[in-house]
Amino acid sequence: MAKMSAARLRDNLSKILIGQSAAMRDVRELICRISATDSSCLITGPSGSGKEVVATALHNMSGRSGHAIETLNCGAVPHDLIESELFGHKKGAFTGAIESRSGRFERANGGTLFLDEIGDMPFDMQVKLLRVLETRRYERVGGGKAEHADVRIIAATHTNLEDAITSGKFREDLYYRLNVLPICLPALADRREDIEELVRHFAGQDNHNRFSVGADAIAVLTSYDWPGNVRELRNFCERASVLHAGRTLSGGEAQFLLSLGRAHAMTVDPRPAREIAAPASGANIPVTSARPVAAVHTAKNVVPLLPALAAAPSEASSFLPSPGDDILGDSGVNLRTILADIEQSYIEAALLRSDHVIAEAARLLGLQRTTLCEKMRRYDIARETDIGSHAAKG
Ligand SMILES: Nc1ncnc2c1ncn2[C@@H]1O[C@H](COP(=O)(O)OP(=O)(O)OP(=O)(O)O)[C@@H](O)[C@H]1O
Repeated sequence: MAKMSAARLRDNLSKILIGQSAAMRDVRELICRISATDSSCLITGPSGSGKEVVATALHNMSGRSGHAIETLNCGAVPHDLIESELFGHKKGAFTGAIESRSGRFERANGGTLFLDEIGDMPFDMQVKLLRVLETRRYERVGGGKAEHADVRIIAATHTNLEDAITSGKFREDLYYRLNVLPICLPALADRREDIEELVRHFAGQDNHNRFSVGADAIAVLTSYDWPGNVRELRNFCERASVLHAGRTLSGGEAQFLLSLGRAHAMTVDPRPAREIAAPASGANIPVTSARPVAAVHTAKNVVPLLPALAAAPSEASSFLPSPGDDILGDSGVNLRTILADIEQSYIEAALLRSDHVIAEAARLLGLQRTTLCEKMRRYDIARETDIGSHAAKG
């Protein structure tokens, strides 16, 4: 690989690994310094914090980038298959081994082997892995000649391996062998200053569905805890790009999209929808809690869902509660009130759109004029309403 200047490497890296917090600048600096070595590296950090991004960047910036990076999620392979997954096997080595097959070490030859969720590596395999790292030699399951392992190992985990050593689940000698170069990624909540840059990065990623973000939306997003870290933020932006393409996301909309993302583990802002949808500029908006509390759909927080549903009907199933969700809260809900509030909101919206021409509002709602008048009486919506200052024209 042609040698790039250090400044160019750093510049490239800051476009892949976003964030100007001190922690992210340190991580990028470390990647630049250690990418040229072959030493093992252990990346730690909570789920979704970017461990795989770091591993890939390390590989791509190293002299091994012309070869493969093989990723093995140690927790995703059945216990009895992991040895053959790593080292390959010979035909007939075990029941079902109908053909010889290469393993990850062989496929990563000359490149990098990324062992994700290393804490899930079965204990008896840990010693075999350690031996390969020490001797740089391995054999396929079922025998054959010893192969040279020309790979750089990068391991990652979201668990605390020191605790796993104490409880006898992880070998201390393997830990030290992997942890030659440690990289620690903090949770997003511990580097909130990165949130705005990440949001703007993801908001501009999809050429067809770009959206922009207002200052009040940034205030909502930076005060949210992001338990799913950057992955959750990226998914939030994907949702926003579907539902708000070409528009500027407001604080209320950001709040609402957050609550959609945590439909199975959220409390919804109890304030009326109109207050949420039109926050005072610069207001510090309380945001969706990360606590795993059931969603309670009140009338007012269901209402803003409806335009979103109309805009993306194919996503309806992900917006609506499933039968198993506890949407009733501790003391239940009043369904009549919820439905009446929804009906009233639509009537007010139709009157606003039609400039209070009753016949036009009725058409927009698919109602007879007399039915609309009757509903307006029931909801005490005056024909000269206080929505606007117009005299009734219908
Ligand atoms: N600093 C960052 N800049 C840009 N994108 C990022 C950053 N960190 C994470 N991402 C994105 O967030 C998502 C999750 O990242 P990644 O898969 O690397 O997390 P992880 O820590 O490996 O998660 P897990 O432990 O669940 O495997 C990916 O889409 C990744 O591209």
